[in-house]
Formats: sequence, C-alpha cells, structure tokens
Amino acid sequence: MSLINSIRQRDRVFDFLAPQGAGDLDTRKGYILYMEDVSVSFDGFKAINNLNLYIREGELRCIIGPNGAGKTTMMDIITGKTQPDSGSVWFGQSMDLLKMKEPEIANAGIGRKFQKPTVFEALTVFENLWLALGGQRSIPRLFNRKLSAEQLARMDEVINLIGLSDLQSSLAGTLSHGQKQWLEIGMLLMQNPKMLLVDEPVAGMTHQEMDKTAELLKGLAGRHTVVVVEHDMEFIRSIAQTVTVLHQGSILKEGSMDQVQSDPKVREVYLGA
Ligand SMILES: Nc1ncnc2c1ncn2[C@@H]1O[C@H](COP(=O)(O)OP(=O)(O)OP(=O)(O)O)[C@@H](O)[C@H]1O
Repeated sequence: MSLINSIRQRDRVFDFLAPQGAGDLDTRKGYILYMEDVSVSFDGFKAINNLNLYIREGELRCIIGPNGAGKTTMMDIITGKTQPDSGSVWFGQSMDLLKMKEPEIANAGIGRKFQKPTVFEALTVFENLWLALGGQRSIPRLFNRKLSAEQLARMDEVINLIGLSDLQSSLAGTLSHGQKQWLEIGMLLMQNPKMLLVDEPVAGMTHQEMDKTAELLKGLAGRHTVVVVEHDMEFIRSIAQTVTVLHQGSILKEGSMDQVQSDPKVREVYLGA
C-alpha cells in the first residue's frame, strides 16, 4: 500500500488522527508532498514514469538529472500546469493537488520560481514586493493603499532576508541578474508559501552571487520547504541535504550528496564518469 494511503487509512481508524478540514495543510506525519505512481506521456513518450517522491516538511531537497529527465514536468504536475495520466499527488495528507487548478494550488501555499527572473523592472525593489502582496489588480490603486504595520514588518523581514535593504528604492531594472533572482524569491516569500519550487536559481550567476543564494535557500529551509532543481553540482554540494536524481522520468537514486556522487549508475547517466 502506498505511503499516503496507509497514513490516510490509519487516520480513519483512529479518529483522533483525523485529517484537518479540506482547506488546512495536514503535515502531522512529517511529509508535505506525496507523489505516488505518477506517470505522464507526451505523444507516447513517458516523460514521467511511475514516479514516487516524498518530501518532508521543512526540508531542502535538491533534484538533479540529465536534460529531459522530467524535472520540469514533475514541477508542472505539482503546480497543476500538467495533469498526469495516472498516480496521485497530495499536499500534506488532505489536499489532493490533482483536483485543484493552478491558482488554487498557488493559494494553498506552493510557490514556484521559474529560471528567468520576471520582476517589474520599472518599479522599485520595495514596490515589487508590495505588488507581490496581491489583493489589488491595478498598480495605482495598490500603491494608494496604506500598508498595515504587519505588512510593513513582513516587507522589512523579506527585504533583509534577500539582502536588498540598501537597494529598496532602486528600480528593479538596475539590479544585477543575481539581485533580480533574489527579488523574485522575495516576491514569492511575500505570499508566505509553505513550499517553494525553485528552478535553476544560479544559472548565470557569479560565484559570489551563488554563495549568497546558497545562504538564502539554506536560511529558508525549516520555515519553508524548498525544492531546488539545479544542474550546477558545486552549488548543489554547497546546499544539499538530500539529493534526488531523476532519470527517464523516475528516481534513479536518492540520498546524501556523497551517496549520489559515488553511485555508478548516477555517474554513468549524469556525471559523465
Ligand atoms: N508539453 C510537452 N509536449 C511534448 N513533450 C514534452 C512536453 N513537456 C516535456 N516534454 C518532453 O518530456 C521530456 C522531459 O522534459 P522535462 O522538460 O521535464 O525535462 P528536464 O529534466 O526538466 O530537462 P532540462 O534539464 O533540460 O530542463 C523531454 O523529452 C521533453 O521533450
């Protein structure tokens, strides 16, 4: 029996373990994401093939794998962009992500950072974060509203976290590539997501920016669950707790960086040794 099913059945037997109401995230068993027996084909090609992936709440998980291994497709399934042909995907024990649409999944607390930064270049760092608070569709109306003390405190916390407090009045268009990436992570954090999916965060960054990004992501883990897809092995080594290697749509190996790097199959298909 699958992990999510055995947990859910046990919850039905012992009603003191009953899942919370549908809107709440139930991570009492320690897991925030369950993907079980998930498959999806595109024109007969199995991009994801019986994938089983479990992510613990608060962990920093790195996903690596060769081009075409299914990493992006896996994130598309979690965020509701792609519907799998079979399998199940649960956020906590009570939210069936396959029954939810993309915006509902985002609202439930899954934030996704795409590879390219998409900050608003003509707005300041502060305004970008303000915009990310949401609620108002039109920019003039948004900026006419006063921020509550709580919102201001949150802005302050996030600006410090992403290391841009000295640049909060600068236009986002003047930031370096790395700073734009941090700002976008900050914009996601304004929504206080429970889980962050981060796609190739250090592509195009300088070494110094990579080090700062490593510190930022390590600092987010614990309070948030962070899933990072990345090709840069030096960067992965600097942040990795558990590494999952995807290959041909399923897990080839999962473990510590040392376990993964010394695995002959991983070396053959990914590390080129
Ligand atoms: N919408 C789609 N239609 C057809 N084929 C697709 C679609 N999305 C993905 N694929 C195919 O599925 C396979 C997995 O792609 P995916 O982008 O998930 O891999 P990846 O591990 O993210 O690769 P990369 O490291 O290059 O980003 C690839 O062969 C890709 O061409």
